[in-house]
Amino acid sequence: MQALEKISDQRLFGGRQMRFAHDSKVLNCRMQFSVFLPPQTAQQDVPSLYWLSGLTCTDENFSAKAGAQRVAAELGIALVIPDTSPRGDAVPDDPEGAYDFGLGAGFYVNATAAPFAKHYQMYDYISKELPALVEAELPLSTKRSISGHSMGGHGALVMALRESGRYCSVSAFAPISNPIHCPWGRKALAGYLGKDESTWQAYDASVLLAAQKTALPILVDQGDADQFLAEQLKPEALLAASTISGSDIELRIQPGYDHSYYFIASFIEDHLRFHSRYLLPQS
Ligand SMILES: N[C@@H](CCC(=O)N[C@@H](CSC=O)C(=O)NCC(=O)O)C(=O)O
Repeated sequence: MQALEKISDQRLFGGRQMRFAHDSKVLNCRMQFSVFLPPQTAQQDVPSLYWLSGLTCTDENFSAKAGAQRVAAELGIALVIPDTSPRGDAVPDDPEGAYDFGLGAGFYVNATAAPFAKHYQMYDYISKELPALVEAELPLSTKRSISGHSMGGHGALVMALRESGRYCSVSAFAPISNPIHCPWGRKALAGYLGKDESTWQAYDASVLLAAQKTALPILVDQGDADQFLAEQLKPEALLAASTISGSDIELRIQPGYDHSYYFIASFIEDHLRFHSRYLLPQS
């Protein structure tokens, strides 16, 4: 059996919007993901931007709603868009079927607590297994950057801060910036990692950024009309962490924008051009 089963392949801005299924060894289940290949892949391998989506999403929310492909095609950057959790009938979900834990809410951690540890290894899936797979099977170079929204912004920041040298740059839209101190984060970290809160810190971008001075280029956009801003997102913690470690971070507060994909669509071009400065040779 081939490593990648192609589910769909459609022409878009001279490139190809594709969807694949594959067996994940890390997650112990079959997974789907989307990729946009820009037209430049007809001539050469191109760098990738990984996009991590938020709660309740699959790989299809970003593909359909963010409008990222036109600029990705112009710049020659592939978009790699994974799902947000392991999937399938054998994968345990939130006991009450809540939207903020379990299926669609993997939080990009490696779970250690039963019954989640067998499947919920999203950190290793996104940072290791998926890149190895797509770089072997598709015309992608090993240059990568990473971005995401909300739960996915948290995942992108944590992976880029922990995996030194793996990503050229990181950006986020309305990230869950300090999950050890917000309801979404505390529920997820307790469920996936257990009650010992010392183990949660490795998945908190503000804790990680306060503890290390980084030269990683970091861009964060946050709408000031976001309904989750004060209770769940806490960008001020990320800013304070950058001051503590002396790291540079660009945090832009966007007046009037909420938490939706309309916000993402409004600024995704800025993020793609930001990442292009680190992914592509500059003339
Ligand atoms: N249903 C929930 C909120 C769900 C939600 O807003 N999900 C966001 C991400 S939130 C953080 O990770 C999202 O991207 N949704 C998909 C979309 O296409 O908009 C509630 O009612 O509060």
